[in-house]
Amino acid sequence: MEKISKTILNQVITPRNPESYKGNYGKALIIAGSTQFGGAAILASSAAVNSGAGLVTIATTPEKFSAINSTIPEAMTLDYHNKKELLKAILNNKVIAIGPGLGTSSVAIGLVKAVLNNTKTDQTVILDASALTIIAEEKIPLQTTAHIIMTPHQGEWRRLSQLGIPEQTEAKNFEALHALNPDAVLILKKHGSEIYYQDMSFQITAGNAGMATGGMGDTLTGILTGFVSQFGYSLATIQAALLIHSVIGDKLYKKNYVVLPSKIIEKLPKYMNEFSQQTTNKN
Ligand SMILES: NC(=O)C1=CN([C@@H]2O[C@H](COP(=O)(O)OP(=O)(O)OC[C@H]3O[C@@H](n4cnc5c(N)ncnc54)[C@H](O)[C@@H]3O)[C@@H](O)[C@H]2O)[C@@H](O)CC1
Ligand SMILES: Nc1ncnc2c1ncn2[C@@H]1O[C@H](COP(=O)(O)OP(=O)(O)O)[C@@H](O)[C@H]1O
Ligand SMILES: [Mg+2]
Repeated sequence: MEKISKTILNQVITPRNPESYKGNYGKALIIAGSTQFGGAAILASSAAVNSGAGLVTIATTPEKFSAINSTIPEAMTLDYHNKKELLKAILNNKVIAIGPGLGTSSVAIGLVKAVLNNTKTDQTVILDASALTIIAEEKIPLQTTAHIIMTPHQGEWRRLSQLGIPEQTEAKNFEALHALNPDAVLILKKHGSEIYYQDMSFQITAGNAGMATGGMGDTLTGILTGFVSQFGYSLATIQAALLIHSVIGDKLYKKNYVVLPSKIIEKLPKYMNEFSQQTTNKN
């Protein structure tokens, strides 16, 4: 398994074209949140906004609109119970992330099916948290032709792969991933998170126990959304998104016993600027 080098950050995060506008940085739809889990939707969408997605729409339950609008005024809101509007948004966004705080209600199951049934080749679907639990429990096939990125923690991967945590070896993870969808990317979240794609596997050597805080994975989903929206779907983009989350986490951990997801989100623009400048200096 190859270790992901920090140089990937300088390669992926490049200075912005002065003549660009929000349309150049991708439209993203995040389907997240429920009565019980509003915070997950807020963290995922503010991570997407702060990591540079051009335009972010958050589809959630209307009772969370005012909290979302007051915390992340940059994001637009959509009621995910409105099937017609939701379908329009699924068709019109380049990146669709689904799952953080969604819960496993019948509405949530319908949302996961709507995404998998209506996305196409030029789109990316990021499946996290409750979306993965639903896919495992309802045995929903990953049939979309869109790029798929799954981000389970070891417990979610156990549900999806039927592999107990001690059985989650490199060889068995490949086998289980290919049985689910041979072209999907798996990000297996743990201490030293791993990426599996086709016959390749990678690991980050960043991240710390201060990051063991609720909402940390929801934040990673938002960063992946922001990165794929603006830098495009590629293995390098995915590696950079996974790495920057933990690299910022490590910088904060030097002076903080606990690393809050919202603090990582706050630092994204500053560190992305630093990594983009390092590219300029090298050239
Ligand atoms: N502020 C919020 O609104 C939050 C909402 N959340 C949402 O809560 C819902 C349930 O997600 P959870 O992940 O809490 O619960 P899950 O039930 O999906 O997963 C937890 C289970 O996985 C096991 N597990 C094994 N290895 C693990 C690992 N490395 N990391 C985490 N768990 C591991 C645990 O022991 C436990 O049995 C999701 O929709 C999630 O997005 C969480 O993200 C926490 C924050
Ligand atoms: N001890 C640890 N070392 C490194 N990274 C960790 C550690 N604990 C948690 N993380 C990271 O925090 C994130 C937790 O994701 P997840 O369990 O989905 O959180 P949540 O669902 O609460 O948002 C993952 O990216 C994981 O790698
Ligand atoms: Mg999670």
